[in-house]
Order: sequence, then structure tokens, then C-alpha cells
Amino acid sequence: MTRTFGGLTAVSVDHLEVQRGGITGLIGPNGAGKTTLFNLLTGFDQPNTGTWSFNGRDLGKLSPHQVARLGVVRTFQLTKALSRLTVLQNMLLGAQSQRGESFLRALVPGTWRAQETANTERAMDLLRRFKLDAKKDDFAGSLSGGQRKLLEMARALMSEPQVVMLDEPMAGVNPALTQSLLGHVKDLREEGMTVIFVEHDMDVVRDISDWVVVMAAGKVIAEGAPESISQNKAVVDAYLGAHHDAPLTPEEEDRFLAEDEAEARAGREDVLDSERGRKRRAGR
Ligand SMILES: Nc1ncnc2c1ncn2[C@@H]1O[C@H](COP(=O)(O)OP(=O)(O)OP(=O)(O)O)[C@@H](O)[C@H]1O
Repeated sequence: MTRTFGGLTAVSVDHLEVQRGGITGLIGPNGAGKTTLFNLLTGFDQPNTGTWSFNGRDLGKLSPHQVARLGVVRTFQLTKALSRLTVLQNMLLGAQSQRGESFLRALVPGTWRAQETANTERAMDLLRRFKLDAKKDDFAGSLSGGQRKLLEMARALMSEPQVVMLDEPMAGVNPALTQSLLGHVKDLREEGMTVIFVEHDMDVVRDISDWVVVMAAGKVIAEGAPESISQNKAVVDAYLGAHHDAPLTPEEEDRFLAEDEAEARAGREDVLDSERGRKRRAGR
């Protein structure tokens, strides 16, 4: 598969297979092509050349929506627009094949009402599992960094996927909360899902990956079990270096938790400010 932007080759992958039912970590330095590869695999971007398939079905030329229907979903960072929706509304946006979307079916209200009830029930089950149920009516923008990541993951699960692709699931998450997030990722595997994730933190990659794929300059330069990858000289030279974070001390953990709470408070104020602005503009 290749994807070029002008003269730049962002992705040039000869062959890659992903183990069903495992957790595959995709790592590589900035600009290695990881996000572009994610975009291609999920229909958000089109390659210049290449084919790829899932469950024996060719996924090339399908829209993101069609790819998701076949069972492959990816998480997205909470955008500003989604921050202005409640947690529950975000979940309902993740629901697939909503019968109410079809015009003819929309004429038969009972059909979409039943679908909506089922979607809401599923959303609430997932929110309970991710411990976000008490926040269902809060604006998503008021959540802390870690809670946002949980919501992104929960939202992806609304469509009952077989493959979940997580784009930097730990980015911006308070280190004291990473263990709980990692537990959720491992649970996906326990339930039989296939997980592919992009991550920069090597401790996280070592902890949860069954297999690691290393990209650099658009190519897959190495792959293997996490232990063998950390010792692969080409990988160390290209990327890892002396990258190693020491575990947190209890004081550091407390400080990070306090920062996370302050961040959530700032987010809540941001949402309130925008609400006030809207009301002022509406003359209320
Ligand atoms: N839409 C685009 N237009 C032009 N160049 C792009 C576009 N998207 C990506 N690129 C370029 O393609 C290369 C690969 O980018 P990509 O974002 O896939 O890397 P990455 O491995 O995900 O990096 P990071 O870890 O920093 O997110 C980079 O050089 C980037 O600048």
C-alpha cells in the first residue's frame, strides 16, 4: 500500500498481517506514517496503490461508514463540536445502522423508537462499564483527559466492532490513570476483539502488546514480540534510544491527579462560558 502527498511518500508498506484476537502496537517516530496508515485502513483516506482485506473482504474503496459496518472501527479524539454534546449524545452518535436514518422507516415511528431505546440501553451499559454513567448528562468537554479517552473507547464499542483501532489511547492521560485505561484495552482482547493501537509510550506498548509493528519513513522496518522489538538494534537506532520512564512516586501520582482535576474544572468552565455566550446572543 502506498500513499504519497506531493513528493512525500507517507506510507509504503509491502505486506502486513494483523493477528486476530490479539493486541498489536504500532510504533514509530513522528511522521512515520502511522496515522496515515490508520486513515487508509478505515476508509478515511484513499491510497495511491494497494489492497487490503478483512475477513476475506476487500476493504479498498469503501467509505468509513461501510468499513465500520463490516466491523472495523477507530477511535477519534473528542473534537470541539463533540465537546458541546453530552456524554450520552456522543455515545448515540457512535451507534451504527440506526433504522431511523432511513426515510421510509422514519415514517413508521415505532421502528426507530425501538432502535433508539436499544441504542440508549447499550450506551448506558457501556457507560456503566467505563464508570461514566454518572456523567451521562454532562458536556463531554467537561471531562478530564482520562475520561475523554474512556468515552472515545466506549463510543467506538457502540457499533459492536470486531476490530478496534485506537489512535494514541494514552495521549494526554494523567499517568496515574493509565493502568485503568490499559485494563479496558486488555478487556477488549478478552472479549475476542482484535485491537490495533498507535502509541508513543514504550512502557505501555510493552505492557499490553502481543505483537509490535515498527514503522519509519512510511515503511514497516521491524515487527515481533515486544521483548524482541526493544532489543532490535535497527529499532533502537531508528527510534527508541534511551527512552525509558521511571515509575511514578506516590507524590508524583498525587500531583498528576490534582492536575487532572484542575484540567477537568477548566474544561467545565470552558463549556459554561460558551453556554453563556450562546444565551447572550439569543437575547436570553
Ligand atoms: N494530508 C496531508 N498532506 C500532506 N502531508 C501529509 C498529510 N498527512 C500526513 N502527511 C505527511 O505524511 C507523513 C506521515 O504522517 P503521519 O501523520 O501519518 O505520521 P505519524 O507516524 O502518525 O506521526 P505522529 O506520530 O507525529 O502522529 C508526515 O511527513 C506528514 O507530514
